[in-house]
Amino acid sequence: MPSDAAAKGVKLERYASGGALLLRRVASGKFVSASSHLLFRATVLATLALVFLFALHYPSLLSRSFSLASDGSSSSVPGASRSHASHRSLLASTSAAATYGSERWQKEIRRSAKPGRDGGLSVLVTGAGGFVGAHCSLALKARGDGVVGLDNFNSYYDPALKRGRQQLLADRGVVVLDADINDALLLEKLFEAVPFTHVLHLAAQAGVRYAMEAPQTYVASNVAGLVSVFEAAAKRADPQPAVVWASSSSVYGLNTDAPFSEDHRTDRPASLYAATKKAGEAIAHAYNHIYGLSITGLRFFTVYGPWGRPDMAYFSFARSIVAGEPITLYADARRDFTYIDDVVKGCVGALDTAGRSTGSARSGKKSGPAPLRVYNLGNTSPVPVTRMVAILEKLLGKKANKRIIAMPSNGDVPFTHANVSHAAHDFGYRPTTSLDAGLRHFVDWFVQYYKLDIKIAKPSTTGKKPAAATKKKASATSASS
Ligand SMILES: O=C(O)[C@H]1O[C@H](OP(=O)(O)OP(=O)(O)OC[C@H]2O[C@@H](n3ccc(=O)[nH]c3=O)[C@H](O)[C@@H]2O)[C@H](O)[C@@H](O)[C@H]1O
Repeated sequence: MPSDAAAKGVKLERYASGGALLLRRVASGKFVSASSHLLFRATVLATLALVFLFALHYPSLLSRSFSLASDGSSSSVPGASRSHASHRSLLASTSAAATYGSERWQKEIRRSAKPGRDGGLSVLVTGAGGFVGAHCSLALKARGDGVVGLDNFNSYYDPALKRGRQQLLADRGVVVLDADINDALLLEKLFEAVPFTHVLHLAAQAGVRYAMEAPQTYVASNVAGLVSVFEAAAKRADPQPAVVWASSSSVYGLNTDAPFSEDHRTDRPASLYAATKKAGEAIAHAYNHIYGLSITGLRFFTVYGPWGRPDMAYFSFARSIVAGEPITLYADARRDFTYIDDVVKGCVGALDTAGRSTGSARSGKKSGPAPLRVYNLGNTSPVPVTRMVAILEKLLGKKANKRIIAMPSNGDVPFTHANVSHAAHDFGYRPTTSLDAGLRHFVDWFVQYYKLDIKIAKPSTTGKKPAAATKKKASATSASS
C-alpha cells in the first residue's frame, strides 16, 4: 500500500533547522527537477529521430499494412477521403488479427477464395463493402464460388453501412480486407497467395455531382486505382485473371440518341466522374491490347435497392421524406433506374462469359487477342424523378416537401435510357424489376435497417390499405440469399 503522503502526491524533504534534522512535506511537482525535464526532452527527441529514420527508409510501409477485417471492427476516420485510406490501413494493422502476408493471413485468404463447388470461380471483389460489391459477393458465394473482398471503408458516406455489409459477408465466410486498391504490394501479395480466376473490380469514387467538390478523389480511385488493379492482374497474377469492372451510364454524357447503345458516342462526358469512367474504358483498351488481359466494362444505370448508397437521390429523398425535410428535384430529370438484383445477375453473367486472358506475367507476352467487352446494364425504361418520389411518398405514407428547380450545371444529364441487347445476347441479361417493386424492396429494408415505426403501403395491385410492416431487425435482401 502506498503511504498517505505518497498517495496524495507529496514528498517528505529533510531540512536542517536550529541544528535539528526535521522533515517537511513538499508537493511532488516541485521535485520534477531540471534533470528529469532534460531526460524527458531527450526521450522525445530520440523518438522523433527514430520515427523520421523509419519514414525515410520505409515510407511504403505506411501504406502497405492492413488487416483482415472480417471481425467487423471499424477503422474509419470521419471526413477522410479514399486517397487517405492507406493511412487508416496502418491504424487498422495495429489491431490486426493476422498481418500482411503472414501465414495466417494467407490461410484465411485461401480459405475465403476457395470455391465450394467443382468448377467454381475464385473471385477477388474490390469494393466489396460497397453496395453492388457486397450484393455480388453474396450472390457469388451463395452459388459456390470463392470470394475475397477488399474495401478501404472510406467515409464518402456512412461507413457503418459498409461495415454492416462486411458483417453480412463475414457471416457467410467471406473475408473483406481493409485495404486500398492503390496499394500495389497488397495486390501482389493477394495474387501470390491465390490464383484468382476473376477480378470483379467495383471499388470506385461514385457520385456524379460530388466530383465538383473533390475532383482528386475521382482521379485517385477511378484512374490511378484502376491502373493499379490492371497492373497487378497483368503483371503479378499467374495465370492472369479475367477482369470485369464498373463503368457507368454517365459515359454517354451529352449523347441524345436513345436508347443508349454501346455503339453510341461516349466522347462528351458531362462530369469529371463520367470522364474518369470514360478514361477507364480507354485504359482497359490499352491493357487488353498490350498484355492480353480479358476485360469487360459494365455501364451501370442508376442502380438502387436494399443496402444502397445513401448519397443517391432515392435514398436521400426517403430519409428527407421521413424527417419532414425539403427535397430539391431537378425538373424533367429521368433515369433508367435499375434494381440491384438485376444488376447482380448481369455482373455474374459477365464473369461467367468473360473468356480467358492470353498474357503471361512471366514472359510479359500475350499468346493472342483476349476479349475486350463493354455492356450496358440498365432497366430499359426511364422514369421521371418526380415519379420515383411519388412511389416513395406512397410507400412511406407521407408527402414530400418538394422544391422543383431547373437542372443546375453540376455534371448531371437530363435522362438515361439503356439498350441492353448486347448483354441479353451474350449472357441472357433481362431486367425484370419495375421501379415500383424495387423501391418497395428498398423501403422494406430501409424501415427495418433504421428501425422506423412506419407502416408501408401494400402494392397497389392488391387494392388494400397500408398494412403494418415494421420489423425489428434488418435482414439480407433476396440478392444476398
Ligand atoms: O448511372 C450511373 O452511372 C450513375 O448513377 C448514379 O447517378 P445518378 O443517375 O445521377 O443518380 P442519383 O444521384 O441518385 O440521381 C438520380 C436522379 O435524381 C436527380 N436528382 C438528384 C439529386 C437531387 O438533389 N435532385 C434530383 O432531382 C438527378 O438529376 C437524377 O436524375 C450514381 O450516383 C452514379 O454513381 C453513377 O453510378
